[in-house]
Amino acid sequence: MTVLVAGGAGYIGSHVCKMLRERGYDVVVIDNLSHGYKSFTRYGEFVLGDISDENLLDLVFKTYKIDAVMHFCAYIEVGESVVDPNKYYQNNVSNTLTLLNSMLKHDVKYFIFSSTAAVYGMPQRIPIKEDDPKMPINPYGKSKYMVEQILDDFDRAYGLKSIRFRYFNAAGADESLEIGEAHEPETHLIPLILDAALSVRDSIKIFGTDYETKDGTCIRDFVHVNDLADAHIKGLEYLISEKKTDYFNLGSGSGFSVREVIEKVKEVTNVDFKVEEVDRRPGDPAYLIADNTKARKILGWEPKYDLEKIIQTAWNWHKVLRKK
Ligand SMILES: NC(=O)c1ccc[n+]([C@@H]2O[C@H](COP(=O)([O-])OP(=O)(O)OC[C@H]3O[C@@H](n4cnc5c(N)ncnc54)[C@H](O)[C@@H]3O)[C@@H](O)[C@H]2O)c1
Ligand SMILES: O=c1ccn([C@@H]2O[C@H](COP(=O)(O)OP(=O)(O)O[C@H]3O[C@H](CO)[C@H](O)[C@H](O)[C@H]3O)[C@@H](O)[C@H]2O)c(=O)[nH]1
Repeated sequence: MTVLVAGGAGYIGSHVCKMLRERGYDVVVIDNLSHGYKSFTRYGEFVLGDISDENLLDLVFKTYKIDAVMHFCAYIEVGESVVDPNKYYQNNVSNTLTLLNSMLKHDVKYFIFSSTAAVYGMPQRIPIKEDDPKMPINPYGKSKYMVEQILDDFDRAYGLKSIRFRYFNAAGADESLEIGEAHEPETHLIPLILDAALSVRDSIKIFGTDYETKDGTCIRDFVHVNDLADAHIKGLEYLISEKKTDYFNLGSGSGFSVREVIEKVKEVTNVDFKVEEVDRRPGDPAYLIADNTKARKILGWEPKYDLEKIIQTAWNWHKVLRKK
């Protein structure tokens, strides 16, 4: 079975490619390397190019016998999406449509989509269940929810079967140290704390200490990237056996405050560093915690990494990354 991984040179996509190979799937990656790395594409065939390029997609679907597509391509910075929404709707929605159309043209009917907890916006209850209201509050989250809705229509009209996974806070790295989180620019909490531990940054700034949470800082649900990868393979098996469109939260089900994460990094790395308290970042919900019962029950998914292991694997990788 051959899987086309769009965006497979990026953080999450590369971990999925590695696990697909380990479990016996053939992998073809398409990535324009706008935010990915050639060195992350070692787990299959690599096609350099953009998913907006219909001719290239035609060639890929003709050259390789693709059975399913996993789609990780997107712009992912919430703040930038507010300033330049066109960039986000173009890449995350319009280019996704081009990819979906190419699939239909070549009769490929299984699709796995990277969605996000950002589709829920400011959640009304915690933990968040899949059927809770979807009210994204920025163009990034809206672009992902638009694709989710398109996928329902494409199932009804064309029989395209899809799974959308709503990731909570992806973190950690593969233990091989071949791949890991290397966003440029980096906006995510754990790699930024690790930069402070390595003195790449002077400090870590806590965005807001006056939330209605136990220590005043935001609570997030961190999920290891290899647990996400495992869910993708379970999702693919489910799509093929059940032929059913569905959607799942992917989070650990546990929440940790920003302060707790900083303390855990200090403990794991055995390094002390400066912590600054600054104003809230606009648009951050106080709590984001997944109810992951559905993925556990239906897919038999069982996240294996706790926060300490997530930070340990991220730290091992981050030391390699910053030495380069
Ligand atoms: N990182 C997270 O915490 C997180 C959380 C929720 C959802 N997601 C979603 O997961 C997916 C992967 O995220 P990531 O952190 O691995 O991001 P990433 O930027 O590391 O990976 C995205 C990859 O897609 C490629 N790409 C982007 N647009 C492309 C295009 N038009 N044509 C070809 N290649 C293109 C980039 O070069 C990059 O390699 C994204 O869709 C993101 O929205 C990520
Ligand atoms: O330097 C920093 C960076 C972050 N934070 C805080 O740490 C928490 C986590 O922030 P991240 O930017 O790491 O992650 P988010 O929860 O904002 O968002 C991430 O997860 C979401 C889903 O939960 C979306 O998918 C989004 O794309 C992805 O960036 C937030 O409370 C944020 O305010 C800080 O205090 N200091």
